[in-house]
Amino acid sequence: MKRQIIVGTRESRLAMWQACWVVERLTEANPECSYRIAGIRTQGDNILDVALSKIGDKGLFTKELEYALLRGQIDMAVHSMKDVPTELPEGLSIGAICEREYPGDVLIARDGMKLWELPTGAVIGTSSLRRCAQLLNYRADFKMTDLRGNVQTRLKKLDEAKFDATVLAYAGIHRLGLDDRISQIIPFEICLPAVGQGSVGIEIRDGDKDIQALVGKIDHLATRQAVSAERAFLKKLEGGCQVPIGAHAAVKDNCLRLDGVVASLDGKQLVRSYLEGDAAKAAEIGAKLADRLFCTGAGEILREMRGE
Ligand SMILES: NCc1[nH]cc(CCC(=O)O)c1CC(=O)O
Repeated sequence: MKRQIIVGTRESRLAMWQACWVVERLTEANPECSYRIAGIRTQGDNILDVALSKIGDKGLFTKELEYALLRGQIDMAVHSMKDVPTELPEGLSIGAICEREYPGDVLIARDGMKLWELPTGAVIGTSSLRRCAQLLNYRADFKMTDLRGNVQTRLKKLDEAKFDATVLAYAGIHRLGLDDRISQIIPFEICLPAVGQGSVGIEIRDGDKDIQALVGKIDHLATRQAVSAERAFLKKLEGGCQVPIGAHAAVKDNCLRLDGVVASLDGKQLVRSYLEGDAAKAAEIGAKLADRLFCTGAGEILREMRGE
């Protein structure tokens, strides 16, 4: 009898796609086991009417999966790394990060318009503070409006002409086979992605050697280094408040380049820089870039947001 491994995930179509994708890779790498996907509803899936940024709770999309993992109901949890808080609960860790999809954001606009073609005062639907701030920095005339729900819901609202455009992660659109909806790949110069965007991680119980061995085989070093730099950057900057922060790291020939941004909500203040270094020191590069931004204006933005 093959050992059956239970893989936990959220129930959204995108989460299910990602879990199936992980199971395909696990099956190829470890054919001696069989795998079953268990869908678990998370708090974040139930809250559809309030902007997530207003709730401000971390781990909305991960907590229920983590409880199931700690109780032994599942053997691993598959997450979009961008939904995983920088601090994990005691007893859990990220066992593997799979090779990343293109991490950037895309514009989905009516009539296929590009950012520069959108009319003055165009209404953009997004609930992401990060997208909001960077787009307003690019075009102060944009009117930003809240838009929540899974990818399909957001596209439906765009089709109902509730606004002119929305911004989503390329990875999610691509995985759901919706590439034909993309109006423009938004350049990193205009909008840096969320930390971890486009990458899928597998959370496991600390010290679970069997499961660590299984998932270790589908880990992707360059992606893990890039995401580790981005997460170290975020961890150093966040002080328990919701701030527009973006980051993107890429590794080439063991050299890592990390770009990071911190902005005010209205996009009027925006501090951005980058650092390069040895990919083996990913976390150090992340913390160092955070320090640099902090000293060159991000500190003020953060203090203002905390109302100090
Ligand atoms: N916050 C929801 C979420 N979490 C992960 C993705 C996309 C997939 C990914 O980044 O890996 C999305 C949707 C979006 O922001 O467009």
